[in-house]
Amino acid sequence: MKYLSTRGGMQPQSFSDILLMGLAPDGGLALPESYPQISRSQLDAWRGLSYAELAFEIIRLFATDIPEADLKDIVSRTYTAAVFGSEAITPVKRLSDGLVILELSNGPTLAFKDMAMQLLGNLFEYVLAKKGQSLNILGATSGDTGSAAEYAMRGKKGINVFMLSPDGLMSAFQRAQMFSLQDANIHNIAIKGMFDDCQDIVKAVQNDHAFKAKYQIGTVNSINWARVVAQVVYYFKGYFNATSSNDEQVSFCVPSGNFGNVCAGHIARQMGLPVQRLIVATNENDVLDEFFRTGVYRPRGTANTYVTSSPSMDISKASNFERFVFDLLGRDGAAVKALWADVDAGKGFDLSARLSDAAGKFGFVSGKSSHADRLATIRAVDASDGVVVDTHTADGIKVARELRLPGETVVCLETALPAKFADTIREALDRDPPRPAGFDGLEDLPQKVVVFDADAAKVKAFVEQTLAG
Ligand SMILES: Cc1ncc(COP(=O)(O)O)c(C=O)c1O
Ligand SMILES: N[C@@H](CCOP(=O)(O)O)C(=O)O
Repeated sequence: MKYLSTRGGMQPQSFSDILLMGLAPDGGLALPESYPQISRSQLDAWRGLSYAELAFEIIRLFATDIPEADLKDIVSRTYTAAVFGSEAITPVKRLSDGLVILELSNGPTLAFKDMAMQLLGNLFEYVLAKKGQSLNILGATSGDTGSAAEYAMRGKKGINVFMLSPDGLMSAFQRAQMFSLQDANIHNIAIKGMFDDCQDIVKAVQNDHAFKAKYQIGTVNSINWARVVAQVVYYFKGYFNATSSNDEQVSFCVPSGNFGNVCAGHIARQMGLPVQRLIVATNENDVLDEFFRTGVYRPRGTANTYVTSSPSMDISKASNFERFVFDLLGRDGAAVKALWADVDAGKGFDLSARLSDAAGKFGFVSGKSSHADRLATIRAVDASDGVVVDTHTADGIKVARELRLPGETVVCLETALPAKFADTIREALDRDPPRPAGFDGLEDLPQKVVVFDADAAKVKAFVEQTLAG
């Protein structure tokens, strides 16, 4: 399997190359030349597999330059009950109204990011050892990518992590998870701005080809294709867990911000998973909902991005959306390049002529949720089912309940545990969320972080100084 860029300007590359590459040299995102097609007999054979077995079957279709025995070893070391809390890895629970919740947050940092990041850490270690290279990761987080990446990479030989986060905007738990890590290879940088400012800096540094090559800069954001492909696995597993036969269809409802999670659902559907609809749920930062309702994509600046109680979704420039638009436009890299030139110039674009394909051919619909909706949903699910959901998952459940069709099986993706967002849970339920073992006193630990203006030059200087020792 070879990989190309959404902007059409990259020679075909192998999986191991794009794993370390970050943004493509033309500023686009890597995608496989085509999506592997899964036959009915393959689907039947996969239904009874364990999570690790299924992950191996799916990832080997994409990571074709990694010997199968090595990949099997990496995957089986990654998806274990010791790391993810149960043999099921991603169990499902059914609410009394029939909605299915796919649990993705039982990993080390209590968010769905662990599902891919744990694999990414092990893949990096393997490929870097083979190539005799080291990697300096520059990432951006609105709260969950950062801790998942740092927990997956801490202490790993040949890897440094420089993680940008919006200063003061993550929850106290999220901040403490990241900033309390004292490992020598972990560096936290709080940026005076929002997540989009952090992601812009990451992309600016990625596009400085000389700096990137000199300091071997890689990425852990969903810019990295390996993140997306690892997430494809749980759509298959969620489908098998929510159905009793491969004759059935399901829809997935996905709390969305940077569009990485639902992009993996889109790829699973393109591979032939029987997915009826992909329901995109946003919070008040609703650029994606606006697109799927109107066909107009209008990324917003920091001044027009709200600080909400589902902070990990406070995103107004959805990086992975570019991968979907590439498919929507019939894989026309030149057209994508032109559209993103407009995005980079602060404008949006109008694809309303393609809106019927987004829904009809690709199955996308969307809805949005507000703070009041979030509180009402957290209260309602607690009252009806005795289940406390986090604020992002609540956004998904709200939208799923609103858009569900008669007879439709909807699987809502649980993207984090409520312990990460205690203030809003207390506001909704007047009590603390359950706190999993091992996190007591987290917020009281000493924290290590530097604070910078949203300036790529300052971040580059910090990386240089740190690596110079
Ligand atoms: C808890 C949580 N929910 C939802 C999202 C949105 O996911 P995506 O950015 O992949 O659309 C994120 C961030 O990525 C998150 O951390
Ligand atoms: N919500 C994310 C933002 C980064 O998204 P990514 O999937 O591109 O890493 C976060 O929690 O950091």
